[in-house]
Amino acid sequence: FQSMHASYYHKAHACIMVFDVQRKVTYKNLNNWYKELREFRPEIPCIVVANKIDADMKMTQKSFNFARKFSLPFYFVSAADGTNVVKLFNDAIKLAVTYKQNSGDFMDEVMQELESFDLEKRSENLSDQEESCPEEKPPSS
Ligand SMILES: Nc1nc2c(ncn2[C@@H]2O[C@H](COP(=O)(O)OP(=O)(O)OP(=O)(O)O)[C@@H](O)[C@H]2O)c(=O)[nH]1
Repeated sequence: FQSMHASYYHKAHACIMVFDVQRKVTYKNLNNWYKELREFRPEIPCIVVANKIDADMKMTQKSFNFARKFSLPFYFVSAADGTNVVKLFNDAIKLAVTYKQNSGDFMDEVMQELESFDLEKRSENLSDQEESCPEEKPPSS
């Protein structure tokens, strides 16, 4: 398990955690990834994905308890044949948008304040420029 740079978590509104059903270590590592995620983004929606089910269909009969333990949505996916890929991303996007609109996440609120502050400043600058434009003088005859 290698941790990710903090910038990957910055302003994230959802997370998809993928493991490989053919490599048990990737499932075990979910614990570490999830712990790290929650240090940076305590509240964002997180989806757990078991990938490569095309390579081993009987894995879909197994119960993977990690998602249940943390009450996270769980999908069996195959990136190779496309099973559940569109559904996964649609659901992730919906969760992200809902989170962004409703979250009381402190950092999100700070970011929203900064963004609107920035816009206000920009429109002030624009009107400053308008005002500072010298009035056109009538041509002197
Ligand atoms: N059979 C099968 N193979 C897959 C699937 N998804 C990815 N692979 C294969 O798994 C290997 C690793 O895929 P990557 O996309 O590199 O996965 P990654 O997590 O970015 O891996 P790293 O680059 O090692 O971090 C490649 O050979 C892919 O072709 C899948 O759904 N089914």
